[in-house]
Amino acid sequence: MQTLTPQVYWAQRHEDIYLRVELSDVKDTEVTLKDNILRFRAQGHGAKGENEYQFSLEFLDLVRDKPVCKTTERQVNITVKKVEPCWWERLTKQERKPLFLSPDFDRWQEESDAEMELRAQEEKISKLRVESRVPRDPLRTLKRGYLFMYNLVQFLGFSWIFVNMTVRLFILGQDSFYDTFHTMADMMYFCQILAAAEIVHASIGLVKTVLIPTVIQVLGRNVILFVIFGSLVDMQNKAVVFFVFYFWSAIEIFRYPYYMLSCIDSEWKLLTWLRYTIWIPLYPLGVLAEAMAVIQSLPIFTETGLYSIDIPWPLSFSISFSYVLQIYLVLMLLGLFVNFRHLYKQRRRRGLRNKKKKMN
Ligand SMILES: CCCCCCCCCCCCC[C@@H](O)CC(=O)SCCNC(=O)CCNC(=O)[C@H](O)C(C)(C)COP(=O)(O)OP(=O)(O)OC[C@H]1O[C@@H](n2cnc3c(N)ncnc32)[C@H](O)[C@@H]1OP(=O)(O)O
Repeated sequence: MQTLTPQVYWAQRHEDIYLRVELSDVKDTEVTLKDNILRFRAQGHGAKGENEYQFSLEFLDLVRDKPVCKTTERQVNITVKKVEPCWWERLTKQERKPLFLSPDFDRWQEESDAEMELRAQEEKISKLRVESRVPRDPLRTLKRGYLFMYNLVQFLGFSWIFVNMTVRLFILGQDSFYDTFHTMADMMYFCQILAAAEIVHASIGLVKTVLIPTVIQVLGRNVILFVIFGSLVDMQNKAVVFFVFYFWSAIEIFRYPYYMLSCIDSEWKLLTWLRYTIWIPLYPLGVLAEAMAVIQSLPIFTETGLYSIDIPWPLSFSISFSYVLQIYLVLMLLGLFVNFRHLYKQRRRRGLRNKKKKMN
């Protein structure tokens, strides 16, 4: 029987090295770590069939002498602790990567990703420490109960809108676009008026959120709902209402249940991912639909003179509200930028950054 080298995959964190030896049905495993050199020998089934396989690796930096070795039917996993928690630029002392060694993409992380994970863990630990030291807010249960109910009501409201619009779309097709306002406006008024409470929540510190993005979100939507759709009957039967309402409700049916779970210290990973991912297409689409609504309303405001501003004598002229709305269109772009950045940061805070796979 010849002695061969198995395929070995590796990945690292700041404190550990993970090695995965691609051998199945392993017997007589011997793993030793001495003078910073790991030696592996085992009988098993690898790329060249049933054989004895072995390899050795001299690590780039100091590691602890006691590797943890776990054998499964399909592979051998070895975890080695680094002496100094830091990021290594490569695994081995020799600069040339041994041929049998490859990155383990199932566990692979770039340094910045690992740092983020580490920071999230540290944040969690320090939060737990602070929570155990700081006396509990006596109103905590009441506040959480209120927030839970608030989120539940919003969730039910937006779900009603979303489900109704979807069912109507399937039954009536494009015809459902044109009476969206008449069928959904009451519920949308209710949800959006109630959403003003989110500005209050942010201002009094009831939720850990930043005030500006919340104000932009709530006021931005209410301008569209009340000023553009609510006060212009001619806008109410336009297809654009469908798209605005659909994009708004599509995000909220994930956002509010996410908040509900956070009120009871619970998390559902898929829901967290949806809450912090689905805005990426929905936000620009929502703003685009809102901008279309504003643009379509411009000639109506010019024609009707509604909300036009009269400048008194001696100037004696009036400014059409459509000019104000043109400035508002620019503000919308700014608002989009501010909120997009904010949501991107929130997404990163939860470790949901897109992972780039890069070879070492
Ligand atoms: C006339 C003046 C006009 C001025 C405005 C002019 C500009 C107009 C610009 C218009 C742009 C708006 C366009 C928009 O309307 C279009 C759309 O909505 S399209 C559909 C897609 N939309 C979205 O995806 C946005 C959805 N909205 C949001 O995400 C939020 O409203 C936002 C404020 C943008 C961000 O939320 P937040 O800062 O709160 O972030 P988090 O969700 O991560 O929450 C932070 C922590 O707070 C806890 N939290 C927050 N709210 C609650 C709650 N209700 N109950 C319980 N807990 C809550 C949350 O759990 C987080 O805590 P932790 O970090 O511990 O998890």
